[in-house]
Amino acid sequence: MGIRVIARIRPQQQHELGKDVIVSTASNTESASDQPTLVKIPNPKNESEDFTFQFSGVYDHTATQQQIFDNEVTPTIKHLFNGFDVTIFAYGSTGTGKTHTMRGSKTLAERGVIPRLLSGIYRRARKIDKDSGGKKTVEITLSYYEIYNDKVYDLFEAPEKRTLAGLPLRDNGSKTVVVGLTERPCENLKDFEKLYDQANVNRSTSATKLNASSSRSHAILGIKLAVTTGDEVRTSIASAIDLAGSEDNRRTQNGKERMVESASINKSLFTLAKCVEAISQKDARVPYRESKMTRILSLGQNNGLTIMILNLAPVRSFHLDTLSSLNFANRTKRIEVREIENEPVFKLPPRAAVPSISGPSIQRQPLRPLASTVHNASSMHAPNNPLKQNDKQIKAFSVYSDRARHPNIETRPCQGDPGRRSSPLKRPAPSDTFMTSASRPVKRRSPNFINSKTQPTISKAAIEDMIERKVTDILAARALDQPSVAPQPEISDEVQRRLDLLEKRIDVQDDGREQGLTFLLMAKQHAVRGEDASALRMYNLAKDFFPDNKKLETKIEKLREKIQHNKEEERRKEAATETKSSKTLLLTTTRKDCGRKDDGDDDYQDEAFTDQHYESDGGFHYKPKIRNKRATAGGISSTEVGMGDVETPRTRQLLDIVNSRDIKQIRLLKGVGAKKAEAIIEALCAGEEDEDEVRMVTNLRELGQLRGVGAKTVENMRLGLQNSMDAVSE
Ligand SMILES: Nc1ncnc2c1ncn2[C@@H]1O[C@H](COP(=O)(O)OP(=O)(O)OP(=O)(O)O)[C@@H](O)[C@H]1O
Repeated sequence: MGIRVIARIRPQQQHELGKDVIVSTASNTESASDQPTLVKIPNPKNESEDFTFQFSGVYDHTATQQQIFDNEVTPTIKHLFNGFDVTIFAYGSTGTGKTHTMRGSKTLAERGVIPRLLSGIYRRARKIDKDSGGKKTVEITLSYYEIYNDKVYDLFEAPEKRTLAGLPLRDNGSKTVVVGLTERPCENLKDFEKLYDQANVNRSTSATKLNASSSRSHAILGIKLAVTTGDEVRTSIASAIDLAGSEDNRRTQNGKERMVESASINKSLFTLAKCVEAISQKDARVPYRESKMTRILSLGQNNGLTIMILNLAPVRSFHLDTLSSLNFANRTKRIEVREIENEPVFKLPPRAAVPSISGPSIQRQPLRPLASTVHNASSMHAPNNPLKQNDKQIKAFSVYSDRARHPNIETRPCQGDPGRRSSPLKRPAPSDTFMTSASRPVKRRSPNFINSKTQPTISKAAIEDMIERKVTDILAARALDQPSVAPQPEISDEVQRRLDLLEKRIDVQDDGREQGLTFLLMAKQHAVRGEDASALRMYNLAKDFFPDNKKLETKIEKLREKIQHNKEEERRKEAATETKSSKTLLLTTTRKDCGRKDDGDDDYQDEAFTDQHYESDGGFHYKPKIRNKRATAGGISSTEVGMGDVETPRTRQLLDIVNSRDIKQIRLLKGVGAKKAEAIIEALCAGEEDEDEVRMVTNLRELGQLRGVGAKTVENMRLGLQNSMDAVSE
């Protein structure tokens, strides 16, 4: 079954009243229902024609929160109770109503999908309990986290408890889990509202020019249901996701911090678009792992039901954003999702070997290293190893208990259960919901072979093993924000030294490199715009993450010199202005008498001032120098692209679009289709890994030299840009 995509067009906001509404809904004339399923929007390049997109449901500005919920979400609740996972996510550019749809506001009528979903779940749980006379019970637990600047933070924890690196992700079967995430049992709607409101205070939001309360993060609420009937426990998860909105930074006028956030938001949404594109092209490689959001969302990999709510703004100022969101949604609806319910698990009689776990329904456990070493694990992964074929895939950690773990609970798959619904697309269900006691790793006893006497004879492999385990334990403890749990054996200086090195490497990989690259990207963006001081600040921030990068140091040094030089020029200009002003004053009094011309004034022969002119009104105006050098490198001459190194507003706009790497915008350039847009982005990204820097195109020649572009395309892009921008500007 495909992802169910519905579109919701929000009403005009106060400041948009009287503006041009360009998005409309329509019913499909071939359908029996008169419920709208079509969205219409003019072609920005030719306003006389409309683009039409069809979705499973379409709602205009009159749609209420209740309608959206009743029509789209209510039907999923029964599936949830039958063991299917449900994912609902809101997608759209900033300010289009995602948070309004998902969270809504506090009044009953304006409550969004999330509180209504919880309300529906509790109502059904109570009914089940009542109808079964208490024989069937439902336990609900919640987790709530945000992905901010590609780091995962627990929203049930106070912000001051956050670590720089955020919470790590681990693959667990076919799912991605967040290690160390708090799970809160929640018995009723009132408790939920309290928890949810508190957690939302922790969410990263800020005022931007485009939205007074803009979400700066992707927020994921996990609602876990455990339905117990006798000794059978059926578990399912509803994930309600409020994605951050893509932003066009030429419109946001974001400051430094907002720009960093924005770059991270745009990057993750771009990765999401790449994943959707790869899935629809049936590519072997889908780049889920390029961002945490796509890893967690795992579109097309997650089983169960998925609903995407596409939020749209109706007015012209969102034209290009709306169009690219519609294109994205159009591709998303074709993604097939396996409709498989989760395996039920069974309680078995107590077993002496299983450690007793007490406490409430959710019991987090410290991470436990596996008995097998990673070295062994890798050999077990070999698909053609006949001896190991039946072994389970070895995981580095037993992550955490994700539900009530009663001492006498043992799980086993429900083989041959006639009651189990299955899908023709069914594949072996993941074993990630409950770990069977057989597969649950036994707590490893600390090796005692390392002591001062035996130390000199430790083999290299044993050292590797120890380091691996020590790192594992440290990471586990760090993830849970508590001291290392297993007693550590004494370790030699050599082991400690290598351990420190490894930890350092992990730290840099975990939170350094990506953060550093973001700063580099920001620096480049500022530099291209000529905002040298901001660029320098960003380069300096990046330096902390790439301390030994000579290229970066040189760049910083050059930029510093340039800024210094500019400052001096500025001072000289100011001084010259003052002199000139006094001279002008003098001249105006004498001009009548001598008919003097300014040209002959020696003070203005200095090169620095050749571009300063008196305007006709007598005011002082500085015009930056324009270089007229002809560009011929790479076979592209200035005449071929219509201009040389001259940076007109149109050129700058074109370069900004390309450098934004926003596939939605690049695709809309004249003569650029999806493939070419991707090729451009790929060409920009090529080689960045090695150079620790983000490549930016700084002029048309460079753009023409990108693989697959060429002079003609550049010319087309430029010409088309002017027309389409004119068409959408208000
Ligand atoms: N259906 C609607 N009815 C009334 N007001 C709406 C509706 N949708 C959105 N709004 C209003 O529009 C504004 C922007 O909405 P919202 O904050 O939900 O956007 P968003 O897509 O979540 O933005 P961001 O990505 O920046 O977080 C808010 O003031 C919200 O109340």
